[in-house]
This record gives sequence, C-alpha cells and structure tokens, in this order.
Amino acid sequence: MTTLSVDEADIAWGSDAPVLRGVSVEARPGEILAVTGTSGAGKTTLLSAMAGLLTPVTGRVLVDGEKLVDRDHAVRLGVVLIPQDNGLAAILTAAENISVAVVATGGTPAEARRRTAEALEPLGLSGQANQLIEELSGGQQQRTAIARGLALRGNVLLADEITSELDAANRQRVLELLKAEAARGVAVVFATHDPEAAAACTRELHLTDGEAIWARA
Ligand SMILES: Nc1ncnc2c1ncn2[C@@H]1O[C@H](COP(=O)(O)OP(=O)(O)OP(=O)(O)O)[C@@H](O)[C@H]1O
Repeated sequence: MTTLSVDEADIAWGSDAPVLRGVSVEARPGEILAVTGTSGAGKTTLLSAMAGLLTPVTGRVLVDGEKLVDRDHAVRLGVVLIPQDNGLAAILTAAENISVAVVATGGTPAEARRRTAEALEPLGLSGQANQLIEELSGGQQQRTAIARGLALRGNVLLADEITSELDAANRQRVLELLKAEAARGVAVVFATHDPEAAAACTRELHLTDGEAIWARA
C-alpha cells in the first residue's frame, strides 16, 4: 500500500513560469482521485510531477515519505503512468508493447505473456494482440495503453485523460477497471474532462488559475 503526496509544490516546465502554485494533495491507497480542470489548466503538468518527469521548483513529491528524484526512481517505487498521448511504439504489436514493458520492470518472459493476455482481455483487445499499433484505431490504441498500464501492476497508477477517445461502453469499462485497481489497494489518480467520470471517483481536485482546489474532498 503506497501513498503519493505532493507537498506545497510549484510546478513549471523548464524555466517557464509555474503552471501550478502551492499544490498539496495526497493520493491514497484504495481511492481514485479525480484531477479536473479545463484544457491547459495543468492536469498533465501535475501528473508529470507525480510521475517523476518534472521536479517541482519548490515543494516536493513524496512516495511513502521518500522524495521522488526522477522518473527512474518513480518506476522503481511502482509509480505507473498512462500518458495522454498513449506512448506506444507504433512499429510493435499491441502485445509486444505490453510484454516489453512488463519485462523492463522485472517480469519474466512467461509472466509477461500471461499478464499481457490478462490485460488485453477485459479491454476487448484479445483479437488485436498481434496487430501493429499503427494498424489500430485511436480508441484501440488508447485501450492498449491502458492495458499496458494495468499489466505493470503498480502501487500508484496515474491515468492522464485515458478515456478521451472511447465510446460510452468502453469509458464505463475503463472506470470499472480503475475501481478494481483501487480495490486491490492501488492509489489511482485520474485526470479527466468528463464530469460524469469525475463524479464516479472518490475525491475530486479541481485545477483553476494555477491553483488546486477541492471540488470534493
Ligand atoms: N511538455 C511540455 N513542455 C512545456 N510546456 C508544457 C508541456 N506540457 C504542458 N505544457 C504547458 O503547461 C500548461 C498546462 O498544460 P497541461 O497539458 O498540463 O494542461 P491540461 O490540463 O492537461 O490540458 P488538456 O486538458 O488540454 O490536456 C500549458 O500552458 C502548456 O503549454
């Protein structure tokens, strides 16, 4: 069970002015924390800091009290990111994208094969396992990225706008899968534009004018 905390953080890209100021939030095991806000409000920026991709200018990101140094450190601590742009390798198949990630995080090839099949099935992608990413639709690619994130079985799961290209039935299915992750003790953070999806989450942090405000604490 892992808690990820952002403590009084100002978060900026390079030398640009901070996108977010004075953000404090805790992602707790067993919950889904929704991060909402209009386009450009800073949802990806916050998740990037939580993932170890961006170091706050001031303040800290802590995983079970340990200060996050960089992305490699976050990966070692089990912080999984499903990025907004899916981050898949276009010239690999759906299954290869997942298996490679499982092996890269310490899984054996046999485990990788099993976990890949188990992750693709609930997302309705068993039939697409051996297709190249570039041959898949946008929604199928997004679901593959979700399957990859789930197959990694992290302690913290950061999901950045992962339902934007999905139809209603698939959006619902993905929400159920996030709830199942939370039920196994994962701290889930879900950035979304969708008020219905946010309403289904445990708590909602709303980003506006560079600040984080609790819409539902
Ligand atoms: N990789 C990056 N490099 C530099 N600036 C960035 C980068 N990503 C985002 N930004 C800047 O940070 C600010 C907030 O953007 P961010 O992507 O965090 O918002 P968002 O809430 O996720 O938006 P959307 O809903 O459109 O994805 C914007 O001004 C954007 O230009």
